Amino acid sequence: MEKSIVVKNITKKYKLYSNTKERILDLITPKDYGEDFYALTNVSFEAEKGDIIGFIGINGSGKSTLSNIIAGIVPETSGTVAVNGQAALIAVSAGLKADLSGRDNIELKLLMLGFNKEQIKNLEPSIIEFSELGKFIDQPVKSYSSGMKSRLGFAISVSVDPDILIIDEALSVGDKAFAEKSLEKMREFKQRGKTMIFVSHSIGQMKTFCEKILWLEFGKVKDFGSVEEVIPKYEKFLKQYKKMSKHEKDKYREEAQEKTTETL
Ligand SMILES: Nc1ncnc2c1ncn2[C@@H]1O[C@H](COP(=O)(O)OP(=O)(O)OP(=O)(O)O)[C@@H](O)[C@H]1O
Repeated sequence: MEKSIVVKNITKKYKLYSNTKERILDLITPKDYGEDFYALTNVSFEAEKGDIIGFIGINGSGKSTLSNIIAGIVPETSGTVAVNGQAALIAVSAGLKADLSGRDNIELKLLMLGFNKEQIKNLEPSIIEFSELGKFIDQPVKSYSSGMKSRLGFAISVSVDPDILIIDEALSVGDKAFAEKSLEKMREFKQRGKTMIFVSHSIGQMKTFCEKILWLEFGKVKDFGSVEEVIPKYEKFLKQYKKMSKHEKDKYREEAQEKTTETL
């Protein structure tokens, strides 16, 4: 089987500063300021061409960070990511310029991807039609609702026909009809053997759409396997987690983070 994504020991460290002064001092002086925060620790997984993988995990577990790293939008701190082909990320407002109109955003994105003027002219009407933005297409993106931004992002990304499609929560905003239309498009991609990564809090969508699941917890891989194998374990965990008090949840997180620090 041909590999399409190989993620090896990815770690993403963010610096958390308590104020702007600390941030500036960290930049301009040799001394270390701020607190290290690991959004991802030693994450590894592989996707075969044509795999449809769902990323699951409670809030803040690192799903978006990993999606952004695979899409080449955010750099990893250490580790390696090999992507076979062109990856496109669809997330609410991902890569959209707020001051530009929807139409200018389409043109800019396509230009950046190497399309020529003629190709852009041919693609533009179908993107606008898919986005259902109507006359809003000439309004600045900053005036769009999150659903509208998501529709525009989705319409652009699917029309450029990427090899790897990463959809981060983009279907959870906006209306049901558009989500259904988008799922239809994704089914078409699935039939054409494209690799897809799907980030969603909807277990129902995961079950109907994905084949494999990567379960992240506080930046680490908790499990990776088939939907049938991983989803029941996650559902069981969620049931217990939801019953925890705030104090218990904080303790659970702290213990997990302590373990992470020990492994670094
Ligand atoms: N630019 C940043 N600077 C500092 N911390 C960050 C940054 N981006 C993300 N984080 C932190 O990294 C952790 C992982 O965030 P991420 O958005 O990847 O999680 P997620 O699983 O997608 O969460 P959600 O389900 O809430 O969307 C979070 O604790 C978040 O606060």
